[in-house]
Parts: sequence; structure tokens; C-alpha cells
Amino acid sequence: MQHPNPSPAVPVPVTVLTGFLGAGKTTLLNRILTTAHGHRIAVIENEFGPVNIDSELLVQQSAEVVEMTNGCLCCTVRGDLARNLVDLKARRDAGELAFDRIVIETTGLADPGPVIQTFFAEPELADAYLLDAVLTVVDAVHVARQLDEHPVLLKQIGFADRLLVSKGEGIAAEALDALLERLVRINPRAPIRQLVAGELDIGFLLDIRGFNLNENLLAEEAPAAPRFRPAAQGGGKLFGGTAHSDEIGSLLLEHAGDVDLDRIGVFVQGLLDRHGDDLLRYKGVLAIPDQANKLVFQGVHRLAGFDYGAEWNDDARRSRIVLIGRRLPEAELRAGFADCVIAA
Ligand SMILES: Nc1nc2c(ncn2[C@@H]2O[C@H](COP(=O)(O)OP(=O)(O)OP(=O)(O)O)[C@@H](O)[C@H]2O)c(=O)[nH]1
Repeated sequence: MQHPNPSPAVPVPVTVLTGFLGAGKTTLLNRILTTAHGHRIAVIENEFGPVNIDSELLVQQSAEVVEMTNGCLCCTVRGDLARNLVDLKARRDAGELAFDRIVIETTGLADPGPVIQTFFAEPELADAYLLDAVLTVVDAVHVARQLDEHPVLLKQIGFADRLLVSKGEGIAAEALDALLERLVRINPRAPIRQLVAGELDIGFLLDIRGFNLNENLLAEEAPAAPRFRPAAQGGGKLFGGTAHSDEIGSLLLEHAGDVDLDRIGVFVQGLLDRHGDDLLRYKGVLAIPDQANKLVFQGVHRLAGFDYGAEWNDDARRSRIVLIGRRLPEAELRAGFADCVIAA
């Protein structure tokens, strides 16, 4: 049977759904699949064991479910992921399958980094697919302990474009506030929402373009949705706080004016050379002398892209870089950035 598909030339958006074991990934995926949104979604399910139980739990309405068992997407079956994506595209182009987007549900133990890099490293995938966003489900009841015991969860949070808090009804309001503060400290880029029963705001989850070069640097600047934030949050708290010293955290480098293009280039190159392995996500919006447009860059580990974006126009010129990474040497990075700024 032939199915009409959008033009093969249009890249298919891909959402990576991650979160620790039992966080609520499959529950959320089922809600996405059963919500009337008009998207035709193909699903790639990765299960660590030999039998993919998750796919049995999935509702059957989706166009196609590809199971990847016996290994974790981020390591042993990464090549399989690329092959499955190429195969899905070929079957779609041939009219055998109909879908206009893909959701990949990783195992609870997966590091999203290698999964993300697959899309940029394989030329065939880079043309056929558009990595839209990483959604990370966080289990409010168990997350505190999981964060302390499983560093991969920090990575899942650090890589996220959206943070979805499940089981929030199972903890006290103060504990939820503390959790939200901790999440903001680890990843101030990702807007946070609590998953509650009822209608799902699909616009918060799909078509985020988290890997595109746009100006949104911090969560509150993203136009996609209102933030769900801790009531206790106040000015200056975003990057401060002493309650937990997580290995992964964020750093905002900021100057109310321009930076020198050559010096900032050397600084960013050095940053990637020395700390690329530890950098999960980073993004910068910079004002360059005699340049009317904003210089925007963003990346994952050592994969980075940059371009000139919108004009500054009436916006106050400023230069900001947000870094999310593991044990970043704050003093060194602040000093390096300070050397790039042009005094007003
Ligand atoms: N109370 C409550 N339970 C939830 C919520 N979300 C998921 N659950 C339950 O948590 C359990 C695990 O949910 P799943 O969706 O299977 O979690 P998962 O992340 O896919 O789990 P793995 O695939 O094993 O990593 C199930 O019993 C769900 O019903 C929530 O928001 N509130």
C-alpha cells in the first residue's frame, strides 16, 4: 500500500526522549501518541535487555515501532541506530511507511551525547533528519537519590531542551521547589514543566528546534511556553545555590557590550579543545564590533556551529555564553572571557 509522505527532500524531525529507569518515558510517549495532534510518529524503542517490554506497553496507534534490543543506544547499538534511521527513511521514500517525525526512546541508562552526535556525524543522517530536541523525564520521587548515585542522569538533564517532571504529586511542595531549583542550576537552558494528567501541551514537546542557531539562550527566553518555576527563585539564584554540588552544572559568561571577534574565537576554540569532552551543551549570542547582526553559536561536545542571526536593532548590545558541562573550571573560563571583552 502506498502512503503519501512529505517530500523526501524535507528533513524529518527527530525527538530524543530520555530519562532514568522508570522515570515515565513510556507513559509520556503513550500520551504523545494518543494525543490528537495530526503528526504521524514513528517510534524507535531501545531496551537494554533481550526483550523489548516497552514496545509491548506502547499503544499501537503509531505508524511504526522499531525495536532495538540487547544493548544501549549510546554504546553497543549506536551503529544499529544509524542503520535503522537510514532504513526507515528508505521505506518512507518508497511509500512503504508513512510518518512525518520520529521519537527515539532511549534506555534509562543511556547517555544522550552519542545519540545526538550520531545525527551530526553521519552525513546520510544529517541530510535526511533534523534533530529537533532532547526531552528528559525526571522522576520527582526518586530523582534526588538517582542524581547522587547515577552520573548519567546528570547528563540526561544537562543535554535536555525540555525537562518534564513526573510523579510531582508524590512529593511535598517544598521538595518539588528544591528539585526545580536544582534542575535550573544544572540546566538553565531547558524550560521545565510538570507532567500532570489531562491534555498534553504538544507544542511544548515538538518543533522546538533546540539544535538550530537561534537567539534563545536561557529557558525564560524561549518563546515556546511559559516556564514552570520554583516560587522561591529570586534574582541571582539561577547560577548560585549551595544545596547540592552536582558534577554537572551551568555557567553564564556575560558582558554588557561587544567582544573582540579574534579573541573570542581563540577563547571558544580553546574551550572546546580543552573541555569539549566535558561540555554537554553550550550556546552564545555575541555582539561583535561594527557588526549589526548577532553572532550566534551553539554546540554539543566538540561539534559546534555559528552564524550571524538577527540584527541588534533596538536591543542593548551584549555578549553572553551559557555553558552546561561537567566540572567546568569557572575561574579560568571567566578570566578567559574577560580577556575578550571590549570595554565600553
Ligand atoms: N504517580 C505517577 N506515576 C507515574 C507517572 N509517570 C509514570 N508513572 C508510573 O511510573 C512507572 C514507570 O513508568 P514508565 O513510563 O514505564 O517509565 P520508563 O521511563 O519508560 O521506564 P523504563 O523504560 O523502565 O526506563 C509506571 O508504573 C507508570 O505508571 C506520574 O506522573 N505519576
